[in-house]
Amino acid sequence: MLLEVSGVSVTFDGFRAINNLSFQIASAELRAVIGPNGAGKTTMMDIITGKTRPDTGKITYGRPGKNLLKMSESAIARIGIGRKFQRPTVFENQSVFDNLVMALKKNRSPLDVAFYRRSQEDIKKVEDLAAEIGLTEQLHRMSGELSHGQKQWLEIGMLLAQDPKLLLVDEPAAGMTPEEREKTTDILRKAAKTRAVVVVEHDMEFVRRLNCRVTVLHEGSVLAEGSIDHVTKDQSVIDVYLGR
Ligand SMILES: Nc1ncnc2c1ncn2[C@@H]1O[C@H](COP(=O)(O)OP(=O)(O)OP(=O)(O)O)[C@@H](O)[C@H]1O
Repeated sequence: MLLEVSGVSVTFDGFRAINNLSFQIASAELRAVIGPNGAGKTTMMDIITGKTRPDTGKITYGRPGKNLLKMSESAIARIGIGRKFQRPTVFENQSVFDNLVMALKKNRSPLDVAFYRRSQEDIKKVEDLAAEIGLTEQLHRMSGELSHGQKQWLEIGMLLAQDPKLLLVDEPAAGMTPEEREKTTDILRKAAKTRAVVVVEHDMEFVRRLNCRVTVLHEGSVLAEGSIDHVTKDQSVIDVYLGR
């Protein structure tokens, strides 16, 4: 297992947002996380990335397992956990190419960056990334001119440039056209062949197309887990989420 969350609880002002939460993610796995508003999906990601500290529980990552609860947010990012927030934060007045180059450089020391030359190797990496996110034709366009979906893909590409081992993605389908959604599922499925990708999403059609194991959160714990068919037939999932 790449990530093991066990018995994690978080209380905000007496309210238990995460309640004895346990789940595991394998190293090349695509996982969807669904659940009603307030189920704890965002808080779960905040805990994994070190933004929120749980009151109890354990989170181990990698092999040998590192205790994430002892690490800072930046240290967690450095060991390969990337997070994509809902709103894209690309540099709009830079080209797609330059955004991707900057993302590649992010891990380098200040000295490396100061003496940075566009090596053939980096150009090749940027081209490969652009192909992976379907933006080859857009490489030299200003990022501000891209559609909402294309900006989201660019941001996914910028995260992939850092080569994360675990990528957390928050509601990628929001605001996308049906065609963009379809392409996004392709990008995420492909990305998850070589790393773990955890996708929080409300759109059930999108989740179905991801065609992966689904974890249903409710009141800060796992309510059900399994294939999309398994969880959508689960009466407790229908009661708290699907049937409403
Ligand atoms: N910093 C905080 N202080 C107080 N309460 C919080 C805080 N963060 C989250 N909560 C509460 O914890 C619960 C879980 O919130 P969380 O945002 O993780 O749910 P979610 O599943 O991501 O919901 P949504 O689908 O609406 O994004 C909610 O009831 C929320 O109000």
